Amino acid sequence: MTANTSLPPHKIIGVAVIWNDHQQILIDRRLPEGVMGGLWEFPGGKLEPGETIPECIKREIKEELAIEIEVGKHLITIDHTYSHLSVTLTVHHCRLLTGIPQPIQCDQICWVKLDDLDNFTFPPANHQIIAALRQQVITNKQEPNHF
Ligand SMILES: Nc1nc2c([nH]c(=O)n2[C@H]2C[C@H](O)[C@@H](COP(=O)(O)OP(=O)(O)OP(=O)(O)O)O2)c(=O)[nH]1
Ligand SMILES: [Mg+2]
Repeated sequence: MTANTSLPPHKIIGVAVIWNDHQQILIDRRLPEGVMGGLWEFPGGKLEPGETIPECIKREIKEELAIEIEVGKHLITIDHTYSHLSVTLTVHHCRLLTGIPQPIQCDQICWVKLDDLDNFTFPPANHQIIAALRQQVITNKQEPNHF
């Protein structure tokens, strides 16, 4: 056995910051089971072989929420190592095109304003995503225009 066998597996995750027409963002609450159970997150999931990140994001959002989205600009990529898993979160701005989000693979869903994100508990890696979102809105000094 080598030292490397104790490293957690690494996964690339496509993550969506989905905007509606009211400057709100969609967040979902993970199912209660598991290591990060009950925490809120931006919807998304693991990249499958042969997929691009935008393809992964569109597929995951359809599977998890039954909505169609447009995948827009890249926001940030974050590497984070949890005790059980190392993740690369590749985050894109997205826009709701059609459908009403359904909690198919999560506990709850919620549309929130950027200012209200502090009222929800996210995994540690997400603090950088939220900081980047806020920074971008301050820098742009305008309503989000990510497409
Ligand atoms: N989707 C998402 N995952 C996040 C966020 N922050 C964060 O640390 N993660 C972590 C939690 C998970 O370990 C991993 C995402 O995996 P996942 O469980 O959503 O993957 P998946 O949708 O493909 O689910 P599954 O088929 O494996 O059940 O990334 C986030 O904001 N959104
Ligand atoms: Mg997921």
